[in-house]
Amino acid sequence: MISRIDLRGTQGDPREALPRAELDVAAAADRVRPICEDVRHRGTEALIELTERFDGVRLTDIRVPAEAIEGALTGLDPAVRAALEESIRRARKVHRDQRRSDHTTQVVPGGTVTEKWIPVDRVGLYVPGGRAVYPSSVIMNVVPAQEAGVRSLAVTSPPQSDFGGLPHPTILAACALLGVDEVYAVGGAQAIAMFAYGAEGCRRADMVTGPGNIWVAAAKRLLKGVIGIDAEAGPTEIAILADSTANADYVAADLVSQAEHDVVAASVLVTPDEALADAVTGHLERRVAATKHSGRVREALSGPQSGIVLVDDLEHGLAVVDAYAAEHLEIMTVDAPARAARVRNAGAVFVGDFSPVSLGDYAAGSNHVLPTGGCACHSGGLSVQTFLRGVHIVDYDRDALADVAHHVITLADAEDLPAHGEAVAARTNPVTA
Ligand SMILES: NC(=O)c1ccc[n+]([C@@H]2O[C@H](COP(=O)([O-])OP(=O)(O)OC[C@H]3O[C@@H](n4cnc5c(N)ncnc54)[C@H](O)[C@@H]3O)[C@@H](O)[C@H]2O)c1
Ligand SMILES: N[C@H](CO)Cc1c[nH]c[nH+]1
Ligand SMILES: [Zn+2]
Repeated sequence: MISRIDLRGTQGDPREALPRAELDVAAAADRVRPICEDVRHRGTEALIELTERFDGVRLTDIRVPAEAIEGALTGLDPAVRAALEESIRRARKVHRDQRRSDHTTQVVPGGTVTEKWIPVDRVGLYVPGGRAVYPSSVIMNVVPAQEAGVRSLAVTSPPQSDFGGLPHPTILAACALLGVDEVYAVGGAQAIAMFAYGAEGCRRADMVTGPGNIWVAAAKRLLKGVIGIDAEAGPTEIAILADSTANADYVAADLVSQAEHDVVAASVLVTPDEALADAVTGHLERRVAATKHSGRVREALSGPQSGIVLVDDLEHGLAVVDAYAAEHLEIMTVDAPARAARVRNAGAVFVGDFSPVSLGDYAAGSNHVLPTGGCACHSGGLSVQTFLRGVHIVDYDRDALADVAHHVITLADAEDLPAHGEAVAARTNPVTA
């Protein structure tokens, strides 16, 4: 069911040989371009038509009424409420520690540069809701935005025909628990375009964040610049670096857990131990047959984006997982903490037998909105920092400017931009009329 790729004895950059999805974000972006253009030109009318086409729901209003949000919290299962509250508590604890404070550097006497961290004014938060329901993603979006001090935040999630054309009630209840009252029943690429361009009934946002399928990730890539985005948090990926000390059943369980998200989710095992590869394959057969979303999981595991990669040794394995730059990387090897500390490229790293990705998905306190498709080599997961802009405030007095004026003028002349130098000279050598 899951393919094998043998990289033993190979050297150099393994990227070309590693499993990757058939449809990449760039190709998907071409497909969602007309959707985004439609929303740009026709606003809410387009949102209503696209929602009917992709979600099978005819919206009467894109905004979820306040009573539906309050009612969802009233009707929430107490056990689910307790779990959401614990997840919120832990996420808040971690994200509060990410807050930044302003810092002033005295560059010279009379000359300072202050770095001031200013939250984005208005953000749109995407919560997926196609194949599964993601109240946990409400928490992972909202908590860092709130801790960053964002003033205006709106959540959007696909409408569900089973729930009167509203987003799933657990999503609405999670919004209520977090004090979010602006919620839209729009999903997919059209939701990203709604925040980028605005529509009747939804003010445009400065930034959109959150996970989603390939169409959502593609719309984020396409509209980046029109609107700020976080990382491209697309279809889920798990890579596991494991050796003979790993528990094969834990490895199999974790590969299946993330394959459950999407038929294009990626599950990759990297190991130097062929016996472990065989044992994991055996456990996969049993687990896939028994799990609820068996069909989806089987499709994900047998797709070109998943596989078992054989490597020479753990050093080679580390180079391979760094090249792959997975959204989630589990290290199940001898000396796991030391090896995890050497990882360069991953959205999040999970160490040892008792830190499965599922823990991070819901209740470790870490954020589960993470970069995919190799973006972990240049981007990190959602955090308070995502919602902050560092702004330099430059404050020099006359003497401090005079002291450095000759250097500024020299550099301006060297760049053949003498008017820059003249703007300084006007202050330090004023010409009196
Ligand atoms: N990277 C992360 O941080 C992270 C976290 C959680 C979930 N995820 C991923 O989020 C995704 C959730 O996907 P989902 O589908 O369940 O929900 P989703 O909300 O992301 O997507 C559903 C929407 O996709 C649109 N759509 C469906 N088919 C389309 C098509 N052919 N063309 C254009 N638009 C189409 C519809 O409008 C629908 O509302 C999964 O891939 C999961 O792995 C990623
Ligand atoms: N594993 C997902 C991130 O790719 C997050 C998630 C939410 N619910 C379950 N899992
Ligand atoms: Zn998950």
